[in-house]
Order: sequence, then C-alpha cells, then structure tokens
Amino acid sequence: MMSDTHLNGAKTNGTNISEVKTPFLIGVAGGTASGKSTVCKRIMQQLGQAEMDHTQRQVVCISQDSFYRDLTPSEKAKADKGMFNFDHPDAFNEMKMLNVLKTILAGQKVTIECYDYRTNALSEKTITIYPADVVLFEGILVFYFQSIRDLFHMKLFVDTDSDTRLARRVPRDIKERGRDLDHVLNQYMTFVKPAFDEFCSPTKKFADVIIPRGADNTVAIDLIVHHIGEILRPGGNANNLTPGP
Ligand SMILES: Nc1ncnc2c1ncn2[C@@H]1O[C@H](COP(=O)(O)OP(=O)(O)O)[C@@H](O)[C@H]1O
Ligand SMILES: Nc1ccn([C@@H]2O[C@H](COP(=O)(O)O)[C@@H](O)[C@H]2O)c(=O)n1
Repeated sequence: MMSDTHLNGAKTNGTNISEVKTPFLIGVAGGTASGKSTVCKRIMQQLGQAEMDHTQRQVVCISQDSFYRDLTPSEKAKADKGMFNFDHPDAFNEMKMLNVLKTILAGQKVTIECYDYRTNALSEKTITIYPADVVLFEGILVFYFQSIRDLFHMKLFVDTDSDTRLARRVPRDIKERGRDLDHVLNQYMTFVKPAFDEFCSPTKKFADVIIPRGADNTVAIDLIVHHIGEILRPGGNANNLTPGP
C-alpha cells in the first residue's frame, strides 16, 4: 500500500536528482497507560508494517520519553524515590524534540536514544529512524508544546478512563519499570494525576480524532488506518502535506 507519491523529487531532464520524502506525521497523545503505544502498534500492524525489519519499515513509531531532559544529581536522587515530576512539561527537552521532528520531516535519517525507566535516564541504546512514509510520535504531552503540535498532519488522543489507566500502570511499572507499589502509588497521587489534569487532559481539544477506550476501539482504528491509506495511495493528497490547523 505504501507508494512513492509523496516523494518531493527535484527533476532535471527527466532525472531525479533528489528524492526527499515528507513523512505523514501523526501525534498520539493521552494519559499514562491509556494505550498510546498499543494503538500505535495496531496502526502499524494494520498498515502491514509491524513485523518488518526497522530499516525497511515505512511506518515508524517514536516515544516522547526519548526526549526527557537529563536530570541534575539532586533531581536524580528525587527521581529514584518517585519524588520527581516526570509529568510536567519542564521534564522534557522541547528543542531536541523539535529538531528531531524537523529532521524527520525533512526526510533525513535520525538516531534517537531509548529511555531507561529503571535509571530515569536516556540509555546507551539507540534507534535509527530511516526516512519513512508515516511517523507516529506518541507521548503524554505531545500536544502540549505548540511548536511540536504545529508539525503534526494528524492528531489522535487516546481517551481511557483514569481507573483503567491506573489499574494498568501499577502492574506495568512494577513488572517493566522496576518500581514497587508504594513508589507507583505515591508518584501517581503526587505528580501523575495532578499533571494529567493540568497539562495533558486540556490538550484533548487539539485532537482531530479522540479514541475512546484506546486499542479496544477497533472501529476508530480501522477508520484512522483507512484515512492514512487514502492519503498515501497513488493519487492521494500526500504530495501536498501541510500540518493540520
Ligand atoms: N485495550 C487494552 N486492554 C488491555 N490492556 C491494555 C490495553 N491497551 C493497553 N493495555 C496494557 O496497558 C499497559 C499500558 O499500555 P500502553 O499501550 O503501553 O499505554 P501508554 O503507551 O499510553 O502508556 C500495557 O501493559 C498494555 O499491555
Ligand atoms: N523516569 C520516568 C519517566 C517517566 N515516567 C512516567 O512515564 C509516564 C509516561 O509514559 P507512558 O508510557 O505511561 O505514557 C509518565 O506518566 C511518567 O510519570 C516515570 O515514571 N519515570
């Protein structure tokens, strides 16, 4: 289904001297454990991309967590005790996010550091994002920063009720992020919940599509995938990609 219709190639005497892809950039926001990553995975699966080698992939997903800023030693000590606010916009490096997304939109390859929740820091592991047709950028605050928000061609908000999100976050953080129950609940009540109400939830208004119940909402995901397919098909409007309002 992926086509080359949105290659912005400069042609001289019929020869393509440069072929630059402008990827279709999709922002996926929502509260913690709302199912953002799972929705992205479903979209990739339905576009037939999830099982592909990452160098061949034409649909890729990037997490906003790769753009947490470095912590000072005293912030690090707080973070280890669950006393640092990772849900506040100041915890992110907006300029780095902006530069990376602009590079991706310019059709260039980028290398992104992966985030390690056990050390509360970027890890040595990196992932290289090759020029792709569709790039999904998911995270709690991807619509918070206007500079970032303005870059998206499509904005999705995964809307899952807070009880469900907490019920998913507790086992996930214990199993996958090396936390204990006290740590998860204290952090949730002190920072995660208030920051969701103050910074994340208000960004729902920027979404083009709100997805109630996340990945359980197969109808919404089918519609979104169909729309992406229409844009990318030969003759679709992918030649004229401009970010949405
Ligand atoms: N529809 C669903 N039904 C059951 N569990 C889900 C569903 N969506 C996500 N999960 C689980 O909830 C946790 C958080 O999901 P994830 O997609 O990683 O959320 P987010 O990216 O928003 O933090 C994971 O353990 C995931 O397997
Ligand atoms: N060192 C960190 C960094 C982030 N968090 C929490 O992760 C949440 C965002 O990730 P989701 O997959 O849940 O969207 C966010 O709510 C932070 O509290 C963390 O606990 N530790």
